[in-house]
Amino acid sequence: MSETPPDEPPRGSAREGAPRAPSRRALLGCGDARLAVAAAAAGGGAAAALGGSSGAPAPGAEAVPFHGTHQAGIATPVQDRLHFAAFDVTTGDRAQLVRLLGDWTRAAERMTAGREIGGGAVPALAEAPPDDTGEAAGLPPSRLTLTVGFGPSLFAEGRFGLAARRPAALVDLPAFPGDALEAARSGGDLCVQACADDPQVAVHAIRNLARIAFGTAAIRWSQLGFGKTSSTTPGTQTPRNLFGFKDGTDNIAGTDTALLDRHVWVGADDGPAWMAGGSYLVARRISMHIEVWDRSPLKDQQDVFGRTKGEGAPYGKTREHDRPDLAALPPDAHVRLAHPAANGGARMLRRGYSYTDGTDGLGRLDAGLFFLAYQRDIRRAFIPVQRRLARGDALNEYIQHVGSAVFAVPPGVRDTDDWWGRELMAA
Ligand SMILES: C=CC1=C(C)c2cc3[nH]c(cc4nc(cc5[nH]c(cc1n2)c(C)c5CCC(=O)O)C(CCC(=O)O)=C4C)c(C)c3C=C
Ligand SMILES: [Fe+2]
Repeated sequence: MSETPPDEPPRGSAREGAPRAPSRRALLGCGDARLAVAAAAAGGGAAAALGGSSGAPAPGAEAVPFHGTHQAGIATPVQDRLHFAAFDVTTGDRAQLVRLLGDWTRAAERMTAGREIGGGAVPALAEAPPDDTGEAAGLPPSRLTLTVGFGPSLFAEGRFGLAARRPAALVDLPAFPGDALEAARSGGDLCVQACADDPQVAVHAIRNLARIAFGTAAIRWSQLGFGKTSSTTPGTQTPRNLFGFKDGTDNIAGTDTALLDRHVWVGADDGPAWMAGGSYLVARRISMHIEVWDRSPLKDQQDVFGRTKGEGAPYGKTREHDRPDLAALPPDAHVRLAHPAANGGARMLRRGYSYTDGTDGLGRLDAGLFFLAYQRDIRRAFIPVQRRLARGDALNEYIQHVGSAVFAVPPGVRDTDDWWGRELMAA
């Protein structure tokens, strides 16, 4: 768990020949790229814009500070791409698990700052595999965030001595009507959510974390995502999902600290102490029946959500951000059933992505929404909302939940001496 040497070149600086994006050092026009990251961290968690003398950030050059009170990748403005991986821990040795979390943290510090792992890909000993796999060499940080979570199975009796430390809020989800969950797409002891504006940067990060985990943990399932389906940034254009509707209009904004404290971050009094500042993640792979949807009339499509397709306005209103009058929406409209007013004020921060995984063998697109939602307590947010949706949502005719997992996402890594899960693993 050593710190980055101050004079170490950024990722890709040793590469020859191939053209590459300007390095962080070149962009800064000075000696130490880490200064920019530190400056951004001091600025309260905003992405560090590694601009040149013009002040304009080069494409992809922004780095999201890794250290902080909360893990990056939750309230952070949503990046374009996702690579999500759930891991099974394959060792029974607690010390090995602790070592893995430390090694992952040090690697994540480097990758999110746009640096290669260890000694990099090259130059390296010819007789051994290089420390970094190399496919992100020369690429800028691309706002990469890496967010780690712990699944319920990690706390099982007789595994790592963590049973008494399992948070009460980390519940196994009940079975919902209509679920068609596949074991091979569900569960996991650990998860890593990698988000970046460049898919190669996100995939490189997961690949290298999996490589570091060899012998200690192995990927159980993974999910690639594109086309973010939720915005956490007010004032920007709301993205659209694969049904062509604006998605994320009424999401919790990453800048709304009052709503985040109330609905997303675990409070100091919520318990357990090691989760204060953390959050709980629900991940659901939801298959969307694109061909059926595409044959449905516009009115039926709009009735499903209770919003117009073009503007995204709630029925009875004219603008996207007008407050919905729930009584004006069809009784089974998705927005009517999911709205906080219909669920005792329950809210969550949605951070999902679209996915397509080819076709299903019958000529139908295997596509959908990889739903990711962060919340303070799963029992008070996802579960009651999904119960209501599973029972009566008009959207159910067009979707099916096929994968499911929950994770306790610990607070942020404070500094270069800290590591993911340190308080959880403290004896
Ligand atoms: C249990 C939680 C939810 C699941 C599962 C879910 C699936 C799902 N949603 C869409 C598309 C849209 N959802 C929208 C709003 C919305 N959805 C949820 C929750 C779940 N969605 C909430 C809490 C809300 C916000 C309700 C509100 O406050 O008004 C919208 C409307 C635009 C918006 O506000 O984001 C769309 C569109 C799909 C396609 C889907 C499964 C595939
Ligand atoms: Fe929704």
